[in-house]
Amino acid sequence: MSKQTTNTSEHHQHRIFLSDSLSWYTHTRLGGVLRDSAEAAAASSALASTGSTSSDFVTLTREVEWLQRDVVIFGKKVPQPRLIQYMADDVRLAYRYSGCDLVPVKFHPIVLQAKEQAETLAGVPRGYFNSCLLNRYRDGKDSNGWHADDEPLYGRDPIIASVSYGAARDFDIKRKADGPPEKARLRLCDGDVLIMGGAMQRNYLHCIPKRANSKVDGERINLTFRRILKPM
Ligand SMILES: O=C(O)CCC(=O)C(=O)O
Ligand SMILES: [Fe+2]
Repeated sequence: MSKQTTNTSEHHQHRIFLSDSLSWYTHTRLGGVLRDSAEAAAASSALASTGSTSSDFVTLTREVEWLQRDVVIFGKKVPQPRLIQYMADDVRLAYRYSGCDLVPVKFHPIVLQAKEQAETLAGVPRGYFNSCLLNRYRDGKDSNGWHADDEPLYGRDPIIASVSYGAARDFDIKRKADGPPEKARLRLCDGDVLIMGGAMQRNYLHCIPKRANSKVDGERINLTFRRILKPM
């Protein structure tokens, strides 16, 4: 796919496979930065695209039961700056997150379809991802603070696939404090699939920074597909 264009209608009609997209997409920005560091050579991250449509986005905003949860910051309960939901194959795949347990609901058909595309793009077998954390950023003030998805239940160096719908947002990456300073910024747009693999979670943090509402074109939904190795 050496001549892949960014024309929107084509972009939406084609499934772009990871091996093809490596040569052209924003991936080169991330790959470039991460590969410059010898230590990060094992971090294989890539950006590709599904055929996401705005109707999937609208259906997800309507049909998912979005939750507003509280988190404790400096001993104070505050509403999390985004809405979430959690879906999994099996209710036993609960996920402990910022001190609270998330009990999964069944996969929505659109999430299941995105999961299969993400599995193809990530080069993992069908059924590999058994859980999905959904985030909904209502506007630029909604955000996701610096973190790594490095919980032991995912095992060492997990493959995590993220699928984005709706408004484009920046996705920032930086080296954890114990390494040489290194950072990258990706712009995640509607239909983008970011595959995070290798040592990404072990060596790097990522976040969705807050932005002025005038700089953000409305709502965004992100699905992160993960494989839980052993239920809690
Ligand atoms: O919204 C995103 O793109 C990132 C979500 C994320 O990092 C997470 O759910 O762990
Ligand atoms: Fe994350």
